[in-house]
Amino acid sequence: MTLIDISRPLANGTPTWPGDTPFFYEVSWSKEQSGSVNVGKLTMSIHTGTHIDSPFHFDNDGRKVKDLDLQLYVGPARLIDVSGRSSIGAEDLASYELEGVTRLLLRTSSWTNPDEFPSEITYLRADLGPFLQARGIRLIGVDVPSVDPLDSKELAAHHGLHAHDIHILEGLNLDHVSPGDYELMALPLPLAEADGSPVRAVLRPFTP
Ligand SMILES: Nc1ccccc1C(=O)C[C@H](N)C(=O)O
Ligand SMILES: [Zn+2]
Ligand SMILES: [Zn+2]
Repeated sequence: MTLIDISRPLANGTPTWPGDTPFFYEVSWSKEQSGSVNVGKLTMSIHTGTHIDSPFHFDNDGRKVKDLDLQLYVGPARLIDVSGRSSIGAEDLASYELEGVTRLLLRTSSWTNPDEFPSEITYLRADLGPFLQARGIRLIGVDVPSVDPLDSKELAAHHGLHAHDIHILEGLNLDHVSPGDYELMALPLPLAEADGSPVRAVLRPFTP
């Protein structure tokens, strides 16, 4: 069945965190130079585009990518629309049916111009950690660069989610996807010591 790409493109000029390493790709060794092949080289911040955070990103003693449970990044996921709010907490999700959901994707539609890094986004409140854990949710995905406000230093949502064993997927593009049930695939690269990883995130319409 057809895959729906929910990743943001990575190209020179892709917006990234102010002051962070921009995405840059070049052919560093051309076919003419090597005599056989074009060889590319890239530099980027891990938190550019669609990516997962590992706990080491915000906790020096936290798990790195090599320690993550891959199972969480593949499997049934529910996409819900929570747009039009400045932040999302437990009370905003109370009316949604989340029974049996392990992976929850939130469409906030608050990153309005994909060609620029946003100045304000819908962020998550820390009370989502216990709320989501109580419902059995293990992974949360958002369509913005962070689950916290962009200028946050405490990162209450990152810590609150992590404390309740909820994994974080950020920078999705959900504009073209309808709310509903899907199979999610968003595997991190085997970047052993890293604080996160870019992912190619796709959805497949879910047939139980
Ligand atoms: N790359 C950065 C540079 C500076 C300040 C924050 C970030 C972040 O990545 C924070 C965000 N919580 C993130 O996980 O994407
Ligand atoms: Zn991140
Ligand atoms: Zn993050």
